[in-house]
Amino acid sequence: MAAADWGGKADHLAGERATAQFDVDGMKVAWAGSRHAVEVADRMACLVASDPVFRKDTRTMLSRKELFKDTLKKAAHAWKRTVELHLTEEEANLLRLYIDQPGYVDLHWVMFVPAIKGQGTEEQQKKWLTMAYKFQIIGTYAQTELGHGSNVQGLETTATFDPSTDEFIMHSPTLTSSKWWPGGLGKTSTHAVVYARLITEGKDYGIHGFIMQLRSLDDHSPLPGITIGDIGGKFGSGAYNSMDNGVMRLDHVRIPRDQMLMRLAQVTREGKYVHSDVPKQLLYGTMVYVRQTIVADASRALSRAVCIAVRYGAIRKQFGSKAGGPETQVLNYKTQQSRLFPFLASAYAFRFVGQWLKWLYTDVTQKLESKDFSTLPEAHACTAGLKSVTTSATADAIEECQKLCGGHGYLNSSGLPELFAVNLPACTYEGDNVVLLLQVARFLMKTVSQVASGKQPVGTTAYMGNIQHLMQCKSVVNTVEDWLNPAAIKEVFEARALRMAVNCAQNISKAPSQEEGFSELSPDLVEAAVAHVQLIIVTKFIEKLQEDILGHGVKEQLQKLCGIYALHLIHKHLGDFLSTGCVTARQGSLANERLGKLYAQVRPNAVALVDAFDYTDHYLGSALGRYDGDVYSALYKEAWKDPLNETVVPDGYQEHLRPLLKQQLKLSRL
Ligand SMILES: CCCCCCCCCC/C=C\CCCCCCC/C=C/C(=O)SCCNC(=O)CCNC(=O)[C@H](O)C(C)(C)COP(=O)(O)OP(=O)(O)OC[C@H]1O[C@@H](n2cnc3c(N)ncnc32)[C@H](O)[C@@H]1OP(=O)(O)O
Ligand SMILES: Cc1cc2nc3c(=O)[nH]c(=O)nc-3n(C[C@H](O)[C@H](O)[C@H](O)COP(=O)(O)OP(=O)(O)OC[C@H]3O[C@@H](n4cnc5c(N)ncnc54)[C@H](O)[C@@H]3O)c2cc1C
Repeated sequence: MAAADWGGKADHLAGERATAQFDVDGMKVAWAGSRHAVEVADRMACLVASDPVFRKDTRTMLSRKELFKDTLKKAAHAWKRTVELHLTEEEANLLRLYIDQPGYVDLHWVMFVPAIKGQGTEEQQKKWLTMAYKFQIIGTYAQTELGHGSNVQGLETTATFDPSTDEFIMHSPTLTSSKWWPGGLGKTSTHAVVYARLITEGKDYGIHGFIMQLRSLDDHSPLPGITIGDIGGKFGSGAYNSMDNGVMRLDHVRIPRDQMLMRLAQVTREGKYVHSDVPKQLLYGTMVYVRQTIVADASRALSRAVCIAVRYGAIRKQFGSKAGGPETQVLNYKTQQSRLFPFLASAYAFRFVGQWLKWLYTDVTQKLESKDFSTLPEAHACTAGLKSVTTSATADAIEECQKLCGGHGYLNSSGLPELFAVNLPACTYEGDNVVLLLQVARFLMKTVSQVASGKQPVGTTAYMGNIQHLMQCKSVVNTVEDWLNPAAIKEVFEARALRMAVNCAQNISKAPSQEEGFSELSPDLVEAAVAHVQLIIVTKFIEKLQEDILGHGVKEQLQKLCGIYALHLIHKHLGDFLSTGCVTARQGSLANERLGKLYAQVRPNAVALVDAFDYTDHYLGSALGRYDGDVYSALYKEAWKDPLNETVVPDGYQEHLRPLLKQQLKLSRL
């Protein structure tokens, strides 16, 4: 794919590609999940790259208004192409992804539609989804308020049932109850699922979802009683500013009773509140769904940054050998490798754990349909934990990739500033990462106490059942090679995670109350949660390697990457491993030695390993990450597109620069 995109020009990276020791096509399949997935992704990426409407090379130079209009244009064109080409849901999602411009359509498809699917009755789904699927209405997910985001139970918007008219009265009683942040709300959405406190017969039943029409379908003006607008510019140029995150206040707006999403609970014609026999946590189901998709987004964003930094690192040269030989590719510096290759390994690790999480989510959804709610807590903990760990690591890594590319990485034309700015908020939206890790910790503390009372844990906490062994085992690693053994790696990760969780549980039990203990220990709990989540990622990578993986050398490369992922974590969190007694200082340094050898083995494959992500130059959007490696011509060309270069003498010269220079000149002659 990328080769076609490159169009036969000189390949400055050909030498790098020639050193690869594996079949890149085979790796593309392992990355994408199947041959079919590679093929569909290629087709959709090409469709986007070849369509001038989807150009994005001057996006960071547009004003907010221009950018927003450009987003509307792209979204409408994408829909037109979807209909004309009869794209399947899979194809349409990929089309949206490769357009690569956050916009109202994300909220419509990723949150509004799933919220109605998950929380609406069959009748409600039939009515609203029929319109949503045809884009006759545009929806958003209006949960967060000016005063509360993390604490969903603290939301203030009210939905008071009026039995005299069979309606709910939707109201924002305070400034802090203004809806604040929903994407697409500001200027685009015609409808929203609005979360509000349900009040009936004088009693507050807490947060529930309601479908509200916000704007006229004739002229797009807000309906009576609704004040609505955009919340203002956000971090970075271009980036998330294409999205109209909005503010909304409601002044006693009436909606029919049947617009309350009634799958989980109902209000009868008389105003009686009736709860279904499903757990009330299903109200949070849309967030579980989206958190799962965000893990896949994180691996994609990270792999884009790594692709840029690896290709550029192979082109960029600084300093020669002392003997006056050729200059060194910066990718050959060991420091560059030790900073960059863990990100390369993490991109693959997050990709595979994301594929597993998608499976887990599908499995849980099927169980929920047959009223088996037993796996819901684990699904919540896994999605919350993996969303946190992968998005935090990705944001940090993109920032580091900018530094790995030196000065040129700081230019918009490197693609990295926008990539960072678009992915940074993933650490906050769909749940602040620390708040979510505390949810994981809560789940772990429950599991530890269940284990103590003899219950056998299952799923991702099954390892905790092996408590006798894991609390006292010592790693058997004795040589550098021993760190190649997946069982040895898994054991130390399990022991570290369990010991950190048990330490927390023991310390909490010494506190005056469970709540006080949890609060006091929260920094440690967050670390215990991270250890558990990292264990999941390492385990799923190891399990991936047990599958049939086709293609010459593909499995061998993945084994190396898996080793790098696990060992760099041991190196980075050595304090945890030492303090819990899972490894000795000597074993820690053997792990580091092994890591250095793995970096050297990956080096000749690095460019091919990022080629396997199969990104077009259009999607990558980077002068530094071009497939052909023609970096300097691209940087040079991009510079001239800047509006400042539209004139040789800049605007403002006559008013500000000329008088200054003239005056200084006159003074110097005095
Ligand atoms: C123009 C062209 C366009 C092209 C575009 C291309 C773009 C590129 C492609 C991009 C692709 C995709 C884009 C993705 C789009 C993403 C957009 C994101 C937009 C953002 C949206 C949002 O942010 S929506 C708002 C999200 N808000 C939150 O997440 C709030 C976080 N807070 C909470 O979840 C809860 O309040 C919290 C869990 C923290 C606490 O809740 P509370 O009720 O107080 O609960 P507790 O008392 O702690 O717990 C009670 C029990 O409930 C359990 N529990 C909690 N949550 C859940 C859950 N979700 N599921 C199941 N169970 C849950 C908890 O564990 C407790 O259980 P226990 O047994 O009692 O212990
Ligand atoms: C780009 C973007 C898009 C968004 N899109 C939407 C959308 O479409 N719809 C929607 O409804 N919302 C949306 N949001 C809102 C988002 O979901 C919230 O911002 C998010 O849930 C975090 O909540 P908060 O802003 O209230 O953070 P706060 O909870 O105020 O966090 C502030 C700080 O307090 C800490 N903190 C909070 N609680 C605790 C605790 N219990 N223990 C320890 N530390 C704590 C956090 O770690 C953080 O450091 C969006 C946000 C962004 C940035």
